[in-house]
Amino acid sequence: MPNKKNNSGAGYYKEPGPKLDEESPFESMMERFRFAAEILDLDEGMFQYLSSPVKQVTVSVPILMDSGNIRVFQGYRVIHNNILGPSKGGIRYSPDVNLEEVNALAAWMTWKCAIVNVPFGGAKGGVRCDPNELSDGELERLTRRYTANMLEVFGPDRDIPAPDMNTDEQIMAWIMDTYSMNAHKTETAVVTGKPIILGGSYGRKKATGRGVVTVTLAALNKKGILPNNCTVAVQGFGNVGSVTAELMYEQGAKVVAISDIAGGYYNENGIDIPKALEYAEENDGSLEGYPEAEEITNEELLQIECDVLIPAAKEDQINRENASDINARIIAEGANGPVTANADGILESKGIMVVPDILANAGGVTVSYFEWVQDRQGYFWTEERVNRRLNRMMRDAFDQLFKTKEKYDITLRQAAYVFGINKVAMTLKRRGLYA
Ligand SMILES: NC(=O)C1=CN([C@@H]2O[C@H](COP(=O)(O)OP(=O)(O)OC[C@H]3O[C@@H](n4cnc5c(N)ncnc54)[C@H](OP(=O)(O)O)[C@@H]3O)[C@@H](O)[C@H]2O)C=CC1
Ligand SMILES: O=C(O)CCC(=O)C(=O)O
Repeated sequence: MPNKKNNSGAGYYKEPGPKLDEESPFESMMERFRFAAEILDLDEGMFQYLSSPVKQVTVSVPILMDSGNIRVFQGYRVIHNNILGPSKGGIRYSPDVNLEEVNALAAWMTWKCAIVNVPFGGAKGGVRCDPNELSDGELERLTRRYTANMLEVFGPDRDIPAPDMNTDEQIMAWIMDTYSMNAHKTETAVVTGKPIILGGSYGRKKATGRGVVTVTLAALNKKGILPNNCTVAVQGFGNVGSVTAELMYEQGAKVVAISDIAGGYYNENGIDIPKALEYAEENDGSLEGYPEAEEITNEELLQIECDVLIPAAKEDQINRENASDINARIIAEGANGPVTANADGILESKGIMVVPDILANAGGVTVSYFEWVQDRQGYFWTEERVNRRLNRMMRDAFDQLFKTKEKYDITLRQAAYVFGINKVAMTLKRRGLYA
């Protein structure tokens, strides 16, 4: 590898060598970035450009609590790159959110948008809070104040948020309304994942899970496994996990395990997913106490022998500590960053095909793109049209990455980074910003 890259000075470049000491989403992203940069022979300037976020914004979000006291929360928005178009990415509410995590998530959005060929750059945001501890009123005030503090960042041509962990269409509606009040006009295209009545798109709610299923079916096909003859375990039963489980069940797959933060549920004969969805609906979104299955831990769920394991909860679930215990033939990453870079080699040596997050969960941003297009045109599509176009774009992206994998004889994850980074680098060169 050319040593010139070591002279970068900004500390991003590191010779590939011993594996990472710590599990950090940003370091995991960079480890894979470095690998792709070598294959693409990126020079130092391009390496620096593509690995440095364009903008990192941290805001204090003061809220009047129901108790009458003021509490101040930390909010973040990182625009990693906007070469392909306005930046795009979700906003999460979680007690663990921090700038480093948001940096990684924003970079993943850049490569993801490039892979599915939507004209967006990558961004991500978050507010460090526990939404379960907030009343509806507090949640609304938090969302509106966070948005007010991000008015110069957001915009339909600048940066367009969407839902992520613990945020939903109501929160998107408040963001849209706050932005519109300040713009003195209704600006639906400033955010996606909105309620249909406010300019949301049919199909967006289920889009991420639907996309996970499209690429999982493609991966099963490569392995010669029929969907109605396969077993599936899904970690996480929120937006992504529950829809993925539901649609795999509809494909005839036997979903043997599901989970949420409180724990997992296993039934070797298959879980009746419509019943589990009903159960969660009646129990405020929780699976706790689900009767028709054996209780297991989330750690045990990851180790179940199955054809497809779908981690759809959060980062760092499969790492160097537990990667050798994974007993799946395919891992389809519904969540962002559920497998650390330290685990990649272990999974590869076990012959497990990993369909990486930046491909597998790209259905969400794909339909967000459709929503943005519909809002800008003021012309709305049927659900059938949305789903048909989504399936085609996900399938095309899978095939494209599979070709890249075969061309370089690398894993599907490595192919995803090579493809995504190359596309952004090529666009940058053609735009002439890199003269
Ligand atoms: N929503 C979207 O469109 C997209 C989401 N993603 C990614 O998918 C992942 C999930 O997002 P989403 O479904 O929207 O989030 P949700 O908040 O809707 O759901 C998260 C789910 O994961 C569970 N969970 C949380 N922590 C743990 C844990 N430690 N162990 C097991 N389960 C846990 C939650 O349980 P509980 O409800 O009990 O807290 C919940 O069931 C995230 O990584 C997100 O970035 C990626 C692309 C698009
Ligand atoms: O729908 C979007 O714009 C972004 C979704 C997202 O945050 C993600 O893909 O991780």
